[in-house]
Amino acid sequence: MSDLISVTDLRVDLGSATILRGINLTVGEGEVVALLGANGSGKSTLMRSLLGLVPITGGDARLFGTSVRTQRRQIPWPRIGYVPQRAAVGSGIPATALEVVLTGLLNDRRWHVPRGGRARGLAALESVDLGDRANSPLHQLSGGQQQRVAIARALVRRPDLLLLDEPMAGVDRPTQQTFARLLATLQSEGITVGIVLHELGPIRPLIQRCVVLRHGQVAHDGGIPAPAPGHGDADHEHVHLDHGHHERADVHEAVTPRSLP
Ligand SMILES: Nc1ncnc2c1ncn2[C@@H]1O[C@H](COP(=O)(O)OP(=O)(O)OP(=O)(O)O)[C@@H](O)[C@H]1O
Repeated sequence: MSDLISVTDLRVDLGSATILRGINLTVGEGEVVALLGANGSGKSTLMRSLLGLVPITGGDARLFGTSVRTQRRQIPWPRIGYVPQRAAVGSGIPATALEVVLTGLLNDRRWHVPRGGRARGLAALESVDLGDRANSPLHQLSGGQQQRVAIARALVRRPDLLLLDEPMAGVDRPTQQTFARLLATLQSEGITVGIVLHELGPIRPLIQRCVVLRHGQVAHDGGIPAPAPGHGDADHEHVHLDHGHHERADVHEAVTPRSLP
């Protein structure tokens, strides 16, 4: 199994703040990895640095064996699908769901949808249960539906590596179930997936590996971390001050649903 992602002593500074430091991580072909951690722990920044969207200050990240830092133009971007955090989807776009999906087939060298692209776009929308909304203007879709359009836009590339930043944030349980079925399909097809999450929810059975960030560093890399004893109590106060239990607290925050159904 070759490494599709390889991160070595990664450091990212934004403004005067060090956001990530000492990150070492490899993700092999076909792995599905959940990236968890408290708000502000650096999950999105890590994903964005892998994609060259925020500058790397120290160390390196390699995608498909190619350095994001020094060989950015050589990275096979068409093999990578990315779904940004929901806020970045943009509901003001004057385009239909299908048109938005088809932009996933364009890049700085290809400005036209390739032959067969439309069928691929429709298939991608079908895979997120939105085949019947292909011609709907994006702004007429709900937030959760727009999120699925963003996923279809990444899938239309038929990526080998799919990076998703909180794809289940703010979506209802049926939509989460749709996403879980999709993830199971991608997993069976051997696609490598990195997924930022706050809660595992219905995809829990599909996840074998979790990476938990805490204050910009890897606090855990392994199986699903167990919640700390007592954390399931209804009256438990989910605020943890600096009393030596940071790691467990953050791990708990990462894996426990904020609102149970
Ligand atoms: N462009 C920026 N300039 C300065 N600081 C930034 C910038 N982007 C993010 N940060 C800071 O980096 C830290 C990590 O942010 P990031 O969005 O990566 O966290 P996260 O773990 O994804 O959080 P959340 O779960 O809330 O999405 C935060 O303290 C944030 O304020």
